[in-house]
Amino acid sequence: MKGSSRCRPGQQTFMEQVRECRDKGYLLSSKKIGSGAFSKVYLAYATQERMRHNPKLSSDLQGKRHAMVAIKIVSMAEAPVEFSQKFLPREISSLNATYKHLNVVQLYETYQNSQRSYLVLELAARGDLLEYINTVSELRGRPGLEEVEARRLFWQLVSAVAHCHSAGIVHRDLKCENILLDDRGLLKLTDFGFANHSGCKNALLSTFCGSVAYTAPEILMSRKYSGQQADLWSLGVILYAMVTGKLPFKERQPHRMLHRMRRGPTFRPGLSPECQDLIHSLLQLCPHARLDLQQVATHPWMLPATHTLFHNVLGGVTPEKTMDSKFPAARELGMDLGPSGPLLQLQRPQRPATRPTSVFGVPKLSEAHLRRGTASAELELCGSHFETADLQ
Ligand SMILES: Nc1ncnc2c1ncn2[C@@H]1O[C@H](COP(=O)(O)OP(=O)(O)OP(=O)(O)O)[C@@H](O)[C@H]1O
Repeated sequence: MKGSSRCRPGQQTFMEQVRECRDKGYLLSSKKIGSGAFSKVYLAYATQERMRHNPKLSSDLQGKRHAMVAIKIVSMAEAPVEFSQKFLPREISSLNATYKHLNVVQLYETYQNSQRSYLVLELAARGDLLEYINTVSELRGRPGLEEVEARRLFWQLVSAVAHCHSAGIVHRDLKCENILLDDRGLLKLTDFGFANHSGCKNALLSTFCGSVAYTAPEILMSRKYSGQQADLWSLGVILYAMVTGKLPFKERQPHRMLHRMRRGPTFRPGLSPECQDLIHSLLQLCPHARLDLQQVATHPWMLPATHTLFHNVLGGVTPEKTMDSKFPAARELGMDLGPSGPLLQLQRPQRPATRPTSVFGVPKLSEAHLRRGTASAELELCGSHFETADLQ
């Protein structure tokens, strides 16, 4: 056809994707809502026909009263074999295992051909927690969220992580960028590419993965670790980031990072002692000394939110109910919750640009670099993403 031969390669690929989605019952829009190393995420609409045939999709979208989904398209041509054979299947099986929870992004279905894999996901249209913290910080003129707002979000996160752990999944990459918000202000945990099925609660892992700023010290020290306890450390880092707008430990050198971890976090004046205590109790160097999720849920700082949790998780959420509670702090500030605002204290890590090293300086080609296509990258110790070869 004359028309299609005039298309540029990118347009042609997009048109192929539109057709492939339409064949599966989704109308792909040209609105790109995100991109990963080997993937692009687009806004799409489920057709009535598709909803009739997919109970997961119809039950979820009926509650939301819209037909929008996020379709993540992974290019098999661009992705290394390891990504398509290891990380992508891991992400899909973890999302299937964690279905169904209000605070975990839902995977409705997948389809693929030799060129591409498609993941049809629940849409979380309000960006990630990092953007949210920075936007609110800027509007408040002070870094961090109000404690009441942090508590509301942290409750949802704890609930999501508890759900994953009870399904035998450890996330291993909990960080603000992997926590999305939907248009009802609900938190949605995502990015299970590093997740691990730990059938046994006490199974020890040895794969070095995650983002350094959020990574537990036992992993930085290359020790065998419990995935659950490592996730608890990351929760402590995320809570600190929520209430202070900063990362608790930010060092380029691993030994300095560990030194900072040993000294413990410092807090801004005015942060409640209960909140400080909860963060301290999660950021314990000794993994066994960390609170477990049950203890987190009953910690005095968390208690004011108990009612909200029971209301949202156990009482069911309707759009009417949740619209009222959407970003209360942000609303009071009269903020527009649309596209993300500028970054303040919390900064998104840059993709590594030179040769990778292990945290102890030994050059190493990490799986994360393979996963992200940055094989010639240097591990950047302030929030960078990494995974070394499995030591087992
Ligand atoms: N369900 C979703 N709803 C809305 N936006 C999403 C959704 N899933 C992903 N996104 C957006 O797309 C971006 C890329 O998503 P993707 O899952 O490919 O990231 P990723 O795998 O973490 O990428 P990488 O780790 O390579 O950076 C996310 O950062 C987010 O902004």
